[in-house]
Amino acid sequence: MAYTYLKELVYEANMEIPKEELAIVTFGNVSGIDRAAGVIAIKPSGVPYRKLKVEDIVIVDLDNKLVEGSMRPSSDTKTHTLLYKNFPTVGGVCHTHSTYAVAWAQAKRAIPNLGTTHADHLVQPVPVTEIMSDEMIMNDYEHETGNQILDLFTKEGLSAEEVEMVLVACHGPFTWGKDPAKAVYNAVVLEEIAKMAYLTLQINPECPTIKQTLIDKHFFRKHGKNAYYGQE
Ligand SMILES: O=C(CO)[C@@H](O)[C@H](O)COP(=O)(O)O
Repeated sequence: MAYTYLKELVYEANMEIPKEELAIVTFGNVSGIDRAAGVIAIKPSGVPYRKLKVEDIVIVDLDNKLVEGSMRPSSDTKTHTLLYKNFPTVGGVCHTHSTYAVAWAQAKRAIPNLGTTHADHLVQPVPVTEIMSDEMIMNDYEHETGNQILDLFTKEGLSAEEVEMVLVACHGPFTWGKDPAKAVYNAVVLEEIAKMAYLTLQINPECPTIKQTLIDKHFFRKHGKNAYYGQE
């Protein structure tokens, strides 16, 4: 079996999805990249997590051509490869259907930064993409999903190193990181802040805006060159 190391890494990361209760049955997928080889490893399409094996993990190149594997790669593969091509520091991508993050994505609402849990990970709201046209959906939905994410990051001046999560409107969350494990970690964080923001706005729809100084204090002590905490 070639690409064993990458397949094992991606298998382990995929198995965190049901363990962390981020998705049920076959929903979602995680991938990882070997940039030197120009390939990614990704979950096969339609395989339940409880049946997934290391050897089922599929290898494709960055043009989505099958390199190794007996199963079809995830239907979201084109979104993953587009992110890798355009975000050169990303080593892993995760897509889940976690309940609260999906609810915000379906409502087409960015998740506002309401408190320090969010601010520990992100200064900005968690951004949400635009709704796609019928033509985009019919033409190449998964590729266009990637394009929508890239367009949003360009339009809002966001960097993939600072913002490692996004909501795709009417669909769900995509997260990424330096490796597949960090991409899943970010999916866990996203689900928790999505839940907290939802509950906060239920209790008080007019809840006070968090001060920028408090956001900055929390974010910058953990991130960037002046960070004095170790990264997670
Ligand atoms: O977003 C979707 C479908 O809406 C996918 O994430 C599925 O939940 C899993 O698809 P495969 O990876 O099994 O093709």
